[in-house]
Amino acid sequence: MGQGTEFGLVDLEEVETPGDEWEEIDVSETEADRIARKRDREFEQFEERIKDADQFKVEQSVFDDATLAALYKLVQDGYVEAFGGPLSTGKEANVYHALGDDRDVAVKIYRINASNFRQMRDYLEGDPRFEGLGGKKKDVVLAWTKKELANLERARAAGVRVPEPIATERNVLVMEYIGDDEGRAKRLGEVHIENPQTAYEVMREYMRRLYSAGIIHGDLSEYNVVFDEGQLVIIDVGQAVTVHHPNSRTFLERDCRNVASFFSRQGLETSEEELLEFVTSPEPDPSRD
Ligand SMILES: Nc1ncnc2c1ncn2[C@@H]1O[C@H](COP(=O)(O)OP(=O)(O)OP(=O)(O)O)[C@@H](O)[C@H]1O
Repeated sequence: MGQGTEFGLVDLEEVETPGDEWEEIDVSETEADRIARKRDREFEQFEERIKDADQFKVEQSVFDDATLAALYKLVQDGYVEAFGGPLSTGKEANVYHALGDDRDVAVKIYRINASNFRQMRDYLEGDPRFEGLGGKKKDVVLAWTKKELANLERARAAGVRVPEPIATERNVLVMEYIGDDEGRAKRLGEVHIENPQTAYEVMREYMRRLYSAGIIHGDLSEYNVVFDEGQLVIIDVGQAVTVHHPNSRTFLERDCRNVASFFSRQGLETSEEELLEFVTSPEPDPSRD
């Protein structure tokens, strides 16, 4: 378990135990009423504990009642057992370290009131998985959360190392925690790379696999790639678009520009054009010689 953040501040098991006061419930209530009241009461206790917990005070606005209900559901379903501290507080989401069923997890909570939801809406355009999505803020953010899970699944199926997606509930995504006892894994831009040539080759192969699987990251740079046990892991695939997106080519070119520029600064001879050529050329078929 990571020691960078502490667990146990919100001991979620405690909220599940109804107190003696449950005996006092009006006997004229039906069993269904009684169960519903018990559930409401447990949820209220959960809400109070979450609101009081230090690690959630950083950004109260994330936790509207519906978000708390989503967190509660994830707890009830066994995906989260205890929350640790924030790993990141960003523009559109906060990411928390948490304890899952049998391992550490990262819990990404998107803001329903994301200030850039129009931009989010634009990124969903042309995506056949989200056809017919209206312009309502809430619907856009919920679709976005599902999109991140779907993109993680697709990337994994294509052989790209990304955090394993575990569950989504409304605007909350639970995924594999990438890090160790020292804390979250370091970004590419935060470490000294011993062998930039190998890192570049892995990176461009990941980009080609994503492209072959019909997705383009759209925000790829040294900030969204981390090092975990000697492996590169691509994160933040929420904004990744399918090749059907009207601006997919522009996004791909920008990704190639960012990645090529980073590795050029590491001393490699590469360029946006060369990387683009590699990423968009089909993988050689090993069965054909
Ligand atoms: N699965 C994970 N395991 C460990 N840390 C993670 C994980 N996902 C995200 N993080 C941490 O949280 C940070 C923000 O995550 P991410 O980029 O997905 O969110 P974001 O809100 O889009 O961020 P930004 O606004 O900075 O782009 C990452 O840079 C990383 O440090």
